[in-house]
Amino acid sequence: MAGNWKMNLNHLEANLLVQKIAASLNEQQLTDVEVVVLPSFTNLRTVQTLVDGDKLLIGYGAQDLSPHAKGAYTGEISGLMLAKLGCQYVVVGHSERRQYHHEDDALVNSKVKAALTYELAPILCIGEGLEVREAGEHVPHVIAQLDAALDGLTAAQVERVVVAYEPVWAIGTGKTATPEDAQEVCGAIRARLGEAFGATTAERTRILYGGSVKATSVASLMAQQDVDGALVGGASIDAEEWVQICRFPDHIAR
Ligand SMILES: O=C(CO)COP(=O)(O)O
Repeated sequence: MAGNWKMNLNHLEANLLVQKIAASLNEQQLTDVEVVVLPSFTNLRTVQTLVDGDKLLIGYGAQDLSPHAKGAYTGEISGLMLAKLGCQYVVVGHSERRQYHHEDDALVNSKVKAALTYELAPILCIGEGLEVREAGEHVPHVIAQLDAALDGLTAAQVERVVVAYEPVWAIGTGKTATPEDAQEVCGAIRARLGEAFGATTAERTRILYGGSVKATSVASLMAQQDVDGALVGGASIDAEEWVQICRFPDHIAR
């Protein structure tokens, strides 16, 4: 379960949220489900200090990185810097970056490679907009994004990538894809990984669904064969809601 905080929370609020999450989830729950938070850059040091200091079983990462290692790139943050802060993950190719910062498939591919260079697991976001969905072109659209983002990678590298299917029309809109919609595309992603990199790699690569995931919808999404986890935006900065989402196995058990 990965919580993308987006551009929310200052470092004091981040501190409080992580403490609330840690206090509400016991060791067993944090062992059964991998819980990761993805704060803004300015909160990473705070989260690192908490996680290290209290030996919390919570992972963390960033929401973007530069394709470059260092140099004259004002305003950019490199994978090297993120790795030094103990990040395990970094979001790459989020639709908000594709839309507002005009990131194209080639840049996303170079960011995936930069992340892997510094031992960060890229959370690669792909997904179609409403027009593509209404035209019935969502599967080929998403597969083309996947192919472009993974171009030039070995099977071993692909296994470290986490693929997140996030239909743009479901992000922040309250419109969750149905579990069947999510499965259709996540299944197609796994099939494509199998064709391109072999069955073992397809099996080992984690595929998440993202888009208006809430405590009430997470269990039915997680019940789908090819949905291995969720990438959650809005609901991940609400401590109670997020804790309920991370406790999804309890909902299933009930
Ligand atoms: O973009 C998302 C996660 O990366 C999803 O955001 P919401 O959960 O707010 O729809």
